[in-house]
Amino acid sequence: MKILTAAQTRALDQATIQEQGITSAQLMERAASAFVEWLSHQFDSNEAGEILLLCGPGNNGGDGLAAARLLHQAGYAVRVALLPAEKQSADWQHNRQQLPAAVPVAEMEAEKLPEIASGTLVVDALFGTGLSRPLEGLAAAVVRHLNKAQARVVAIDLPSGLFAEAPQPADSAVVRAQHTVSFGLPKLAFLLPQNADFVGAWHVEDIGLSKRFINETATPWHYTDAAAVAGALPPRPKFSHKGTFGHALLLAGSRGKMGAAVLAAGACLRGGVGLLTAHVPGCGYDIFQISQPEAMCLPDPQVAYLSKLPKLDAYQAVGIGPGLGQAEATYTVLRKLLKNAAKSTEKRPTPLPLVIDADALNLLGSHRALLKLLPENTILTPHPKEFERLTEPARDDYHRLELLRDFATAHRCLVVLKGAYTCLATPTGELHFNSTGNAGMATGGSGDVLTGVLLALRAHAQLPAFEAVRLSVYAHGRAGDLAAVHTGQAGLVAGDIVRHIGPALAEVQAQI
Ligand SMILES: NC(=O)C1=CN([C@@H]2O[C@H](COP(=O)(O)OP(=O)(O)OC[C@H]3O[C@@H](n4cnc5c(N)ncnc54)[C@H](OP(=O)(O)O)[C@@H]3O)[C@@H](O)[C@H]2O)[C@H](O)CC1
Ligand SMILES: [K+]
Repeated sequence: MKILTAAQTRALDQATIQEQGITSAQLMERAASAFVEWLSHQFDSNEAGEILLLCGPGNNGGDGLAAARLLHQAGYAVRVALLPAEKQSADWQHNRQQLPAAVPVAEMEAEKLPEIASGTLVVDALFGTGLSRPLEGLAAAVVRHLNKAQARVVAIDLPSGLFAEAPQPADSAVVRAQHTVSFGLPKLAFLLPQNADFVGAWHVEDIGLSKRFINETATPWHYTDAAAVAGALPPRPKFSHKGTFGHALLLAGSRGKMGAAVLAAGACLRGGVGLLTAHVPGCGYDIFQISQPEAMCLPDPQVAYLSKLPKLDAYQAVGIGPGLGQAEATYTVLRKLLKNAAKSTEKRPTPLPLVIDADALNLLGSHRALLKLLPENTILTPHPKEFERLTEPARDDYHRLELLRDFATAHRCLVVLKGAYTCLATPTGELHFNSTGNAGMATGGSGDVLTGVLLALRAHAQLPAFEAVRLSVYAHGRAGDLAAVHTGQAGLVAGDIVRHIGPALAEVQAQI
């Protein structure tokens, strides 16, 4: 699913109006009906009580006025508070005229802000995508007044005061909504942690916007939903054998951190790899062999950490990092791996696919000269702190996305920035936000599991790099969601994610 800017969204509205031969008031009616449908599913008229709709002067306010009429007609008690302005949009005026006289309407003033008793259901229809500057004066006072009340707040399209795709100055007034109900496509602002307290839970309602326009409009931002990965995993041919799905090599573990190697290996096996060999420090040999009997194991001559790079000829992908530690000898292993993976051979004309995680990322961060050795299409999986060590501290979440995009294009690699909406940056500068996963996955070992899935799908001969990474991230989150059904979020551990990778991949397997 694409994510568009506010300006593109306005153009999308116009394209829809022209293509479908409807008026802008009819499109507004669709938006208001979709909103009212969502609201009435959520709250019946008893639960809702008297609903207060705060309406601004533009089309967001117009949506609010239309919603007030539809809610009144559906038997809800409503009252409307209008934000005074010099001019109102044409569709606002149309919906103001359509509002039944039985609906109480008041104009807000600085000294006469609407009373909002604790628990009141408030619809925020002050500003949406037309916000052109931070709120101040009366508008800011209304928002602060609302945020102080113990109200239940549902925002139409965007919480008022929030820009759709840019940061607002610190301390500016922004509505804190429990729910945001938007139309057609999600907005970039919904996906960033710094906006979580404003946006609340967000929902996107279909209002029949022009598919042609969406298809033809270029954007760097994408949202990976179920439709984006449906059928992405090729079916396993009947006459396949273990060689068909690749042989992966995992370099992982150090004394006290063998669990990370075991988890990554388990995830790689559950991710459908044909064969897996793990290279582990001497102290981890028994641990690994006993915990992962399906994998092969090469012990390093060093007891506590990795010091040697095995020959790479037999492998279709290599993962390095989980539980690795940062010993000097291990840094040498990483440098050698980057150099050898980049070399083309007769059997392998393109670089050997690599997945770099955890301490291997920290080694890259502390030896940045290694970055120029990264083979094309290498996958890096930092969390925000690890990413900062590779680049610089970000001013805010929007700046972090810029740094992410710049890093992926400069180094021609795929960077998976882990978080609630894990963001995959591609060498061409696209950003793909993942839709699956839950807060239960914020637990030790989750990242090691992701590395294992990535390794399996990168070793898969039929999956190009981008598809393999997008699918891995989606399936990892989905496995976490399936696991949480049984464990709850608090009870979820990384091993539960491993056990649900198979069912998650089965969901996205192509049917023939
Ligand atoms: N497809 C859809 O998504 C649909 C969306 N709809 C709704 O329309 C709004 C966007 O409507 P628009 O009229 O473009 O914009 P707003 O309602 O957000 O606000 C514009 C007016 O607000 C003034 N403004 C802007 N910033 C401020 C500010 N900081 N303080 C005070 N006033 C402000 C602006 O004035 P200007 O001076 O900037 O010109 C306008 O008067 C979208 O969000 C949806 O809710 C449609 O219903 C159709 C489908
Ligand atoms: K709003």
